[in-house]
Amino acid sequence: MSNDNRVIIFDTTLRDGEQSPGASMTRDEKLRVAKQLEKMRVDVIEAGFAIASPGDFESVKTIAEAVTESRVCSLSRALDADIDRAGEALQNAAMGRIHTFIATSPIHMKYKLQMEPDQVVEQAVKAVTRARNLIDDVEFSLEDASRSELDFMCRIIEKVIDAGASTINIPDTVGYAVPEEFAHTIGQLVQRIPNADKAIFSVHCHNDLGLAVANSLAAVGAGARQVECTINGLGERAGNASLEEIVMAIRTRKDTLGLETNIDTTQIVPASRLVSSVTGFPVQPNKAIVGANAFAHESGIHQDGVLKHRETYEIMTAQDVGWNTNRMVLGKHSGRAAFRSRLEELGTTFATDSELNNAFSRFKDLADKKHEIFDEDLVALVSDTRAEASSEQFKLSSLSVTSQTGETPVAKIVMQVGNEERRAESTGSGPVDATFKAIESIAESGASLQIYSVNAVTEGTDSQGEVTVRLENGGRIVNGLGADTDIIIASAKAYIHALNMLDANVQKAHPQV
Ligand SMILES: CC(=O)SCCNC(=O)CCNC(=O)[C@H](O)C(C)(C)COP(=O)(O)OP(=O)(O)OC[C@H]1O[C@@H](n2cnc3c(N)ncnc32)[C@H](O)[C@@H]1OP(=O)(O)O
Ligand SMILES: CC(C)C(=O)C(=O)O
Repeated sequence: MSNDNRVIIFDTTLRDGEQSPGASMTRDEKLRVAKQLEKMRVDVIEAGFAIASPGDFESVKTIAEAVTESRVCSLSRALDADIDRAGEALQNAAMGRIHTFIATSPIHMKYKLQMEPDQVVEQAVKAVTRARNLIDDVEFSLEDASRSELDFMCRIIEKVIDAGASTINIPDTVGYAVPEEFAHTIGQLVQRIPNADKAIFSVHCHNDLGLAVANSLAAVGAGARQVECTINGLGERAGNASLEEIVMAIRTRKDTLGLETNIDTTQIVPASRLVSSVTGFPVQPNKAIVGANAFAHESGIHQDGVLKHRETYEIMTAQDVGWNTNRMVLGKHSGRAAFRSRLEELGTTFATDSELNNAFSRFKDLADKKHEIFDEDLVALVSDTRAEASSEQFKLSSLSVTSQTGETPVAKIVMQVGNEERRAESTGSGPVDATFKAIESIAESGASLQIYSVNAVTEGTDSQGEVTVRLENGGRIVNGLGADTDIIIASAKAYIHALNMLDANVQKAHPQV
C-alpha cells in the first residue's frame, strides 16, 4: 500500500484527554502513558500544553527527552510566549512538533478572541512563522473549523502553509459536524487550496453527538491523512474520537476504506488499561474494542455460532487488540453447546445426553438467580448434580425455614424416601441445625455430624454457597457436598448427599477420610 494511504495516528490523550475534568496526570504517569503509546507505534504524541503550567512544561520536556520512536508535540496558542515555551520544552526531542492554533469561526473570533478575521489571519501566520524558526515540524489548527466559513478557512490555510505549516488540522471542536457534511468540507479544502499538496490534512473530532469516530472516518475518506484521537475516547466534555475505534475500523475495513496505520494493535488493551488506571476513569463494559464485553458472548445462539466458526459473530480477534482470548460468559441466555464446551475445558465430560440435560437444567435454574456463572459455580453445580444422582434413597423435594430475631428457627421439609413422600418439622438452635434435625427425623440414620463447612464459591452476595457435611455412622465416615445460592438449601443437599453415601455403601467411589 502506498504512503498516500497511510493514516498518521496523532494521540492527544496527554493533552486533550487530560482536559477531561478529573483526569489530571502527574509527570511520571504521563511518561508511563507516553512510553506505552510509543510501544504501540503512535506516530505523534501530543504530550501537553507547555505554557499551561510548570508541571505541564516538565511533562512535555521529560517525554520529549524519553521518547525517540514517536514524534512529540506541544500545543500552543498563536502567541509568542506560548510558542517559545513549547519550543523550549521540545528542544531535546528526537522528533518534535509545535502545534499552534487559533479559532476561525465567526462566533469564536467575535466573542472569545474579540478579533477581526484579518487580525486572526495575521496572527496565525505570525505564529507559524515563529514556530518554524524554532522547529522544522509545525502543525496549525483552525479551532472550531466545523462552524467556520469555507472561504475564510481556504484563505487562512493557504497562508499558513506558505508560512511553513506542514500539517493542517480541521477540528470539530464542539462535536457539531455530521459525517457527510464534514467529509464535504475536507474534500473542498483539499481541492480548493492551491498549495494543499504541501501539507497533510488532519482532523480532530469531539464526541458531543457521539459522532467523533464517524466524522473522522468520513474525513479520511475525503482526503485527511492524520487523525487526532485519544485512548478510551478520553477528552474535553464527551471526549475525542477513540484511538482504538479509529485504528480497528481502518484495519478491519481495509477492504472498503483502503487505508492503513502503523499501530501495533496488540498494544491497544494494555494502553487502555494503563490510561484507565492512571486517570481513574473506568472503561464501560460495552465500550468497543477495549470494554470487558467487547469479545464476550453470553447468548446461546451466538456461543454456538462462535464455537462452530468464530467469524460468525466476531469481526476481529480478541488477540489482535491485546486481549488473551475471547470469552464465553455463561448466563441465563446460554445454550447447551457453550455449557458442554466450558465443562469439557474444565475436565468434565457427560457420559449421556440425559446427564448433560440434567446438569443443564440446574444450570438454567442457577442462572435465573445469578448474573454470571463462573467456572467454580459450574464445578460445584456438576458435583452437586452427580451427588444427587448417585443414590435414589433420599431426595430433597422442598424446604422452608423460618428464622427470626428472638424466635427459635423452624424447618419444614418434604423428602422423597424411596418411592414414599415424607414430611417433617423441627426446631433447632439455628436454621441449619433445625434443617438437619428435620432431615434426621425422617432418615433416622443415627449418624453423627463431624464437620460442617460453608464456602462461597465465587465473590459477591449472589455467589453459590458450597457446603460440606461429614457424617459418621458405625465407623464409616463420608463427606456429602451440596451447592446452592441459598446456603440452607446447600446444607440440606449436603446432608442428604452424605446420607445417600452411607446408605448406598459407596465408600469406594468416595473414599473415606
Ligand atoms: C479547543 C481546545 O481544546 S484549546 C486548548 C484548551 N486547553 C486549555 O485551555 C488548557 C490550558 N490552559 C491554561 O492553562 C490557561 O487557559 C492558559 C495558561 C493557556 C491561559 O491562561 P490565562 O492567560 O489566564 O487566560 P485565560 O485562560 O483566562 O483566557 C484565555 C486567553 O487566551 C486567548 N486565546 C484563546 N485562544 C487563543 C489562541 N489560539 N491564540 C491566542 N490567544 C488565544 C483568549 O482570547 C483569552 O485572552 P484574554 O485573556 O486576552 O481575553
Ligand atoms: C486545539 C484544537 C486542536 C482542539 O483541541 C480542538 O479544537 O478541540
